Amino acid sequence: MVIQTIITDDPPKVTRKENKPPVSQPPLARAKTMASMVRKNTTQEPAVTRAAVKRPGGATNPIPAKRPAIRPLPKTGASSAASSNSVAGKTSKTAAKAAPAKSVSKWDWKGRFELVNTELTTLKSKTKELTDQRDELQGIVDEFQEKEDISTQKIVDLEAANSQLSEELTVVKKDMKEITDRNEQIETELKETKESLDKANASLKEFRELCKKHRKTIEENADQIKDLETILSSKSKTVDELTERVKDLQNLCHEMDKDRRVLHNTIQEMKGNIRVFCRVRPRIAKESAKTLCAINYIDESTLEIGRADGSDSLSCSGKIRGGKQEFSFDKVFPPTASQASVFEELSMLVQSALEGYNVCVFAYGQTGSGKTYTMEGSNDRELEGMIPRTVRHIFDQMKEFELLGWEYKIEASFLEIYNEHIVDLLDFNQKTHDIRMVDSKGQDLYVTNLQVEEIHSPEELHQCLRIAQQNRAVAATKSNERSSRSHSVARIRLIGTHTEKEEMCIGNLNLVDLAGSERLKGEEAARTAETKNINKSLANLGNVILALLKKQDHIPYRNSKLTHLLMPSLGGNSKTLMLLNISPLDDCYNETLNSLRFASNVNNCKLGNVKRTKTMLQNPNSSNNTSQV
Ligand SMILES: Nc1ncnc2c1ncn2[C@@H]1O[C@H](COP(=O)(O)OP(=O)(O)OP(=O)(O)O)[C@@H](O)[C@H]1O
Repeated sequence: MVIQTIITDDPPKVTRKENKPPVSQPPLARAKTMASMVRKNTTQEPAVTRAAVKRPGGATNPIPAKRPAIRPLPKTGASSAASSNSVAGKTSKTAAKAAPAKSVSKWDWKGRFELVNTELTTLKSKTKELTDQRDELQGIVDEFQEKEDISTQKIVDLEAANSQLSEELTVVKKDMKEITDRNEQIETELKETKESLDKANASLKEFRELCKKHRKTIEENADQIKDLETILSSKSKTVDELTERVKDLQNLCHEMDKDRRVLHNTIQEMKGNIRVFCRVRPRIAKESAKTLCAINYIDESTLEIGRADGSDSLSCSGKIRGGKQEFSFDKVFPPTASQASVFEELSMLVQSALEGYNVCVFAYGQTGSGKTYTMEGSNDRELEGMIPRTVRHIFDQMKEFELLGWEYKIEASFLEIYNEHIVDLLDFNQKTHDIRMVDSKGQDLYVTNLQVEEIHSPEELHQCLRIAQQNRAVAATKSNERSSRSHSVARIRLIGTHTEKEEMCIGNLNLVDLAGSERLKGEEAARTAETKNINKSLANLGNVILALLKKQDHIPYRNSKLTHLLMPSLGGNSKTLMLLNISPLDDCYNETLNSLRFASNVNNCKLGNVKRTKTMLQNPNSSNNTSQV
């Protein structure tokens, strides 16, 4: 503690005393001065040490002004304390020694020497004492220095730690911010969730109420169901009874349908298996200037015809009545007759085809007499010809037959016989076509390479008809007037199946628009193979019909392509309708008369009973199943 006081107390005084000359001072004063010198030495060294403490890295840390230069000395050990005490003790001894010094006279050199010597001894011991003290202090200073170094290192470490902690703090702050943000977000979500939950709870409440209501309704319905089940069981009993009854009625219907077919056929047979209708076309606009024949329509089936001027009175087979010839047919249609009225008569035969009979309808007559008009007509629904009406009728009838358990498949093909060659009107790729028998036993025939279309609607068949008409028109441009020089045949095959009764009926319907029947004159006729073929085929058609009429053993079907092709539809298992078309023009009178005579002959041909094809349903494609009934 004494040392500290020495060092820190008033150092500037010590400095001032140093500057004064020591000689003039009294001994006491000098002793004081020596003490001050000791203090000076003691204070100077630490002052330098403390002035600046070099930090590691060269930085100088100034010591704060308020901080004491040297802190109170820790009592490091007994030695240092002892030494301190000893310094203090010695100092006080020296002072004690100095106090009893006697004043020496100037002349007492010995006394003065002793005195100086004593002072010197004292000073020496004091110097030694101070040196020891300095060494001690140096040790303390070194110790402090070491401690300061350690502290400095600690400060550096702490600063590094501080910097690291600052960084960590930044990270922590960042994390904290994120957490805060997330927390806010979660809080928002939580709020939303709470709202949703509230809504859900409200909905749940409503739903529960609804459930309650529904449960009540279900209970009510369950009661109703029970009642209904009771009713149902009684009704199902009734249904079973009715089903049985329906079955019986269906059987009855089937039997009645059979009877009806037989009766229908009987009526057709009574009307004649070969029938001839005569249709007189009206004078068309471009013929307005031309003279008409004199035609009287006696009744529904008889007409008489003569030249306009009454000059012709010859008769071949018809009766002569005032210069006119009379012809009778199954039906005569005057120029005013509509397409519908003609079809009304024809529809009976279409019905027969649906019931499994073969039917053949010929439109016969000279060129321009109205054959194509009758068979095809025009696009106007009112003016539709026999072919489109037949198709419509078939589809109408099919629906009724379906009620009786019949299902129908319809196949159609369109061909033309020109110059004794068959041309496919649905496929104009100039393939060769032959007529072949389906098998060696039956009479059924087919044409090779002929395109056969399955028809599912009237529209599909109309489409086929349009294609056939177009192809015929293309051929007509290649060969002048070809349409009137070829036979056009529309073939419709109707395949009916009754699955339950295992029955099948197949009917073929041939609708033929024949080539013009007019006879070409002289050399022209002899020259062209075309004319020869037409004449041949038409004549052969007449021969076949006559042979049938006379019930000849041999019927010359194969003498022409037309009769060969129509063989199954001419004769035993068929119904034939000859639709004679005549022109009302006086210019055409001779040809009209020829046609009337030809048709009149056909009308007289009575075929034997027609037999229907009825098949047991084993294999629809095999004709071996066919039996005559
Ligand atoms: N019943 C009728 N009512 C109105 N016009 C008719 C009737 N019959 C025929 N015609 C008209 O007479 C003309 C000749 O008829 P269509 O072409 O049918 O004769 P076609 O005998 O078929 O002749 P082609 O042998 O040359 O084919 C046509 O313009 C047709 O419209």
